[in-house]
Amino acid sequence: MPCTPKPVIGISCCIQQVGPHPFHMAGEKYILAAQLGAGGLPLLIPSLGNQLDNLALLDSIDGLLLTGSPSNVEPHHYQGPPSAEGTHHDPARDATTLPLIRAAIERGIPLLGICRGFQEMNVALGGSLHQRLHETGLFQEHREDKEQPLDVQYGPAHPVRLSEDGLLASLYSYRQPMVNSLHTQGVERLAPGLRVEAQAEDGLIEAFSLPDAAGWVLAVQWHPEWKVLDNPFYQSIFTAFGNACRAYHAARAQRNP
Ligand SMILES: N[C@@H](CCC(=O)NCCCC(=O)O)C(=O)O
Repeated sequence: MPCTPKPVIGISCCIQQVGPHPFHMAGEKYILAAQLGAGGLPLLIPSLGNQLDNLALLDSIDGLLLTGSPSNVEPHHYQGPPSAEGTHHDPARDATTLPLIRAAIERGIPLLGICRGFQEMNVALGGSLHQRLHETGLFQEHREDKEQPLDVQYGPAHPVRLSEDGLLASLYSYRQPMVNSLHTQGVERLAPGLRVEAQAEDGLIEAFSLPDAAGWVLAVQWHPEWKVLDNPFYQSIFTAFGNACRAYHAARAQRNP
């Protein structure tokens, strides 16, 4: 029986210091979700900034998964005020993902952004971020309680309302699914061309798509990678992403037999 070729899913990495050495890392939950939830072949993308050959990389992948991270996008990328002292940044990741997002969209490569990945997609396309949602007085608490066990931190935190006739609504029949919530930052100004796909009860944008893109594009503020196989809503997102990656892979194979 011929085996079905798996689409290659590029996964963004963060730089983290382990002892004296910088390591390029992606959380296992993202790697497993790309493999098991989307049915792809995970490929970690190092955060090499302009030293990364974007063209060669994009020739080799069928989808791009932008991971969450404790670090924040540096505010100069969206003309925001300087971050509070002690804010964790990852300039090498910014220098890698921001151009990669624009280039992947231009090529029609399927894109799924999660949490930091959602935020960096908005910034890459010209939007801006609230740096500390809890200090705006506009929103409910969106941060996790770090004292709790992981299953509680990643457990259902609040509902989101899916936009009528949107991409997310086409994937899942229930209009107000519960999601987890583990973030301090959030969308302030939505980038031009992005369509709101879901909002929290306080009005915060929780998901967006890019309807005029050549490829499948979706980003979510929550973490659908968490125990993806156990949650039908989260699984529906990774199934749709995987299907888009498979379709891109088939078209790429036809172009370069
Ligand atoms: N730093 C941003 C984004 C939050 C985020 O992506 N958290 C995930 C951390 C764990 C992981 O790597 O999955 C913010 O706080 O808004």
